[in-house]
Amino acid sequence: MEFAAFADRAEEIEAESADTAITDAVTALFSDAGDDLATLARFVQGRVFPAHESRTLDVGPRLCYEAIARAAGRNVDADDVERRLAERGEIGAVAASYDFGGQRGLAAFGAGGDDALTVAELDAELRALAAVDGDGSQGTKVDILFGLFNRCSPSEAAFLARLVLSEMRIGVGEGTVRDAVAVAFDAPVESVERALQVSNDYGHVAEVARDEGESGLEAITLEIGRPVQAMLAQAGTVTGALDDWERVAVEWKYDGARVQVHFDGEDARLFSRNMEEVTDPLPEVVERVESALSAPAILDGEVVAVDDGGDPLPFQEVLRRFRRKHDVAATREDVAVRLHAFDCLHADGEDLLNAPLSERHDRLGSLCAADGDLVSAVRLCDTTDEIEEIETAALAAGQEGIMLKDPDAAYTPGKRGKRWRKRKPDVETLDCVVTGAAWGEGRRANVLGTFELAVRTDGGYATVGNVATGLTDEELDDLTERFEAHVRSEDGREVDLDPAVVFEVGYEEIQASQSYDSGYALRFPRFRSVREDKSPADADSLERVERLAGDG
Ligand SMILES: Nc1ncnc2c1ncn2[C@@H]1O[C@H](COP(=O)(O)OP(=O)(O)OP(=O)(O)O)[C@@H](O)[C@H]1O
Repeated sequence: MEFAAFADRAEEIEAESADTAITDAVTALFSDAGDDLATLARFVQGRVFPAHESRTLDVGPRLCYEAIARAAGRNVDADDVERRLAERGEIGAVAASYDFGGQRGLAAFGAGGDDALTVAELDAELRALAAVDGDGSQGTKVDILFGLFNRCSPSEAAFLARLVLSEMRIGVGEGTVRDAVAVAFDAPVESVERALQVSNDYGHVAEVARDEGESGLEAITLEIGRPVQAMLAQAGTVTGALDDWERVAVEWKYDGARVQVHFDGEDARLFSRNMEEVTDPLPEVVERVESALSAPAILDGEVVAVDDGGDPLPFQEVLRRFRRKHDVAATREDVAVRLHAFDCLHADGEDLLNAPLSERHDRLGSLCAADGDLVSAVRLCDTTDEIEEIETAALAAGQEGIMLKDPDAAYTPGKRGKRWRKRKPDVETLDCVVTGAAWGEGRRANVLGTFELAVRTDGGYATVGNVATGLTDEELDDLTERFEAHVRSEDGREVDLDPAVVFEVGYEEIQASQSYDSGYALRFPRFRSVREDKSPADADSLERVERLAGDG
């Protein structure tokens, strides 16, 4: 196909606004694509290389402006291109506004000609451009681009500029390509979707759908060394997860950066969340994985920067390591990093994407039997108390919080589904009066560990829950000392307190409950601070609780 024909189709697609019309137009393009199918499946999304490849054109805007300026003639420079961009707001429109060589040739009349640029030729030129390296590479890249723009009609120039700068934006997303491949080649959309998830190569999947049909698509498997998109999480609550699933797999949410490990039995390669290779910047992770793993595998995990004592450092420190591709030794001494592996997508020749999380985690454990510390601890929980305990430990260890996962869930690459949830920080807070407490147990037997929370009513106070989460040992010591002066009576571990101190507590939701005087219970309450500036008379009222619960 000539590139001019692609540009025409792209213009038509861009002019459509209805999703179905866009899909129809892309379907027609794929049906007519012939040998260019793989390339066109990438071009419509503004890609030259498949998403799983780290390779890029590495063409910055300025370099592209220079090439456009040179092709536009003697009186134009890159600043001029930039000025037009400021006016028109879009590089395609700017490129189309110049008079390039292509307009003077036969191609200007849509008649093709010897010099007409084809899709295949353009793809080959862009790949050659990506391969240019070393001294003077920028100049060579401008030369190649200049040569291409020079042969372009205005509409070709518009789409070339957009392609080069990854700004295609004709309204074709991943879902459109998936649907168009399915319709064009009469393949089940689920098979196309699955093949895309495991390969991340729209061009390859389109060709297989056309040439080999459903069975060909089903035969596409994960490949060690070819990264897949990471499964993502939604914000969620403990109570929501417990309501939705019988049991919740709870893990720490490590405060680092996502890493996918590909181990072929000998060497490990690492990929970041956007599928860029980060093997070189993380040599100690590579070494550790290579000595720990007993079989070829693809693992998912989080890399965390740690200080000398092994405590986590802010996640920016890991990103710094990711960026420092050179001078690795120096940074390695600067900040140490360690991996917490939490999932296993492939083990010893077997793809595990469809296996339940609990099974994948077991496989992870067996693979890393030689180095159990590599594997993130997961606990199956069915009560808020157990989950609170894990969250307290995670926060005390300096991590971000917790992940709540459905133990039966498959691994769905690239999906931000409901089966993985990250517990969001408490959205609401309430200022409650502390009216009672209980002595702790075990290590905390000498301090008050649980505090009864109440809100104001007309005549006094009504309880809404107990809080035992979110308090450090130091805070518990201080509070125990402070409440001594307010003890009314004691009965076993229970202590009755004068209403004197106000706690600010976060919570997930307020539920009707017969367990407390107020008729309501705070679910998943967490201590935030002592409201030193408030007396019990300033605490929140039952009326407010009713309103927040939706009953007021
Ligand atoms: N045990 C764990 N299981 C899964 N993801 C974890 C875990 N610990 C840390 N994470 C990180 O938490 C993220 C989950 O949140 P989400 O999928 O929304 O990613 P995100 O958009 O990067 O969000 P965030 O900024 O909250 O990390 C993962 O991408 C991963 O990097």
